[in-house]
Amino acid sequence: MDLTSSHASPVLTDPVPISKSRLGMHSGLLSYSQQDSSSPLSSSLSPVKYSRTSSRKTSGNLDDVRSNGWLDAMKASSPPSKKHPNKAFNSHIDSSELDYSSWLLEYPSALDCFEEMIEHAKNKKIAMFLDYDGTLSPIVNDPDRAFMSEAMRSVVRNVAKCFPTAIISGRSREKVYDLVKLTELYYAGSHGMDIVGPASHTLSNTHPDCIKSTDQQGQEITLFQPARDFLPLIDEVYKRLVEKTKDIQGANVENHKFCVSVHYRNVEENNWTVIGQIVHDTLKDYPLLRSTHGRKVLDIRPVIDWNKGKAVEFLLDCLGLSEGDDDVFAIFIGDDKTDEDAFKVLRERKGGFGILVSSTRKQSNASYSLRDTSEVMKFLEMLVNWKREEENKQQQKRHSF
Ligand SMILES: O=P(O)(O)OC[C@H]1O[C@H](O[C@H]2O[C@H](CO)[C@@H](O)[C@H](O)[C@H]2O)[C@H](O)[C@@H](O)[C@@H]1O
Repeated sequence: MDLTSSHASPVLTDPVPISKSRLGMHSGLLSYSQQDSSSPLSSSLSPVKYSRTSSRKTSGNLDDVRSNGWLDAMKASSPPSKKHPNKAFNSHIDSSELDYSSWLLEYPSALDCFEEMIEHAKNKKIAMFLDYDGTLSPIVNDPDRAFMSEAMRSVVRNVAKCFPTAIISGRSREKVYDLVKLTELYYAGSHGMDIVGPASHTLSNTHPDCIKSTDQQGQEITLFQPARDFLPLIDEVYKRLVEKTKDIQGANVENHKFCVSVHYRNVEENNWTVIGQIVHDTLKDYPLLRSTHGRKVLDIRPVIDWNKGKAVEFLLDCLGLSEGDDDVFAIFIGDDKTDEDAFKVLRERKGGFGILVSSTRKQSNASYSLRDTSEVMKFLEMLVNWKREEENKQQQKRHSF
């Protein structure tokens, strides 16, 4: 990416004047207009909200974290799906189950509504987008052990044989590939900031952040890395966060190449504010980075106008599926706040829908829901079976002529 160029780039120009000396970058490209409204954390931690002078004055005061309301967000992220008896009715009816059932009226189960849903996709080209953690693999305490089952792998492989399929993850592209291990798919790592898509000569010739390349099998591919210039900054902040959190038991910082994850799932709850404050204070020195909130994780990422939604649009473009929207039906399955950007794109685009994986009530841009990874697997199986039946029907039709 040419940070001094004037052609279209996902790096937005921000009117807030900040020092550009750190990266020696051109003034017009360093800042950002805050886009991620989904996260209370990101809005409170955003460098945009703090002028450089005022932010320097607010030093490590835990009240920052509490009063900005994002301690609540930390607590609320990834709530366990606990069942508790409904005391009000003095019965064994589980109130969280009742809650969930009423929520399902708004976000119907993609399994129960499969026929209705698939009706919209009939005679269209389906494109499948999948998140990884919490969607293809259950949430576990150790991010390095978030394996997907062989059964899930096999279903995802079948899906990819039927439809163009991509995994869009918050993890680095390499890490998510190591976990998925399927060559039949396209991968977008670092929340879509590192994409390997099918060869698109139009895109790689015209898009400033696209490179034509070849994969290990010698196949031509399109590589898209809009945040490449942020690599040294990401490395630096990663090292600082590792250092600053090293004495907090359970804290875990992951380097995902174009973003950094600070996990607090295994940290004692009364230390969450400390984690939040560390991230908050560290980001004051990095106005080119912002944070978003995932499931018991704070993700630090470049302030570029790029997210999973943009990655979906980009991949549809690569696949030659972005024109003639009416012929294309895109499905995105995800469980996290960062997946909301993709759900929103599909909602606005109309040719497709988002499916939220959740066992608790959540406000979402998705249209349907699935309860957990086992339901995701069932849904994917249904989709593959449906496609095979459709193909059989077509074949029979052809033979009968
Ligand atoms: O976009 P995703 O593929 O869903 O990635 C989002 C984050 O996933 C990982 O963390 C989450 O899953 C872990 C393993 O189950 C869990 O321990 C953690 O609490 C979750 O937040 C990954 O480690 C993060 O870097 C990603 O941002």
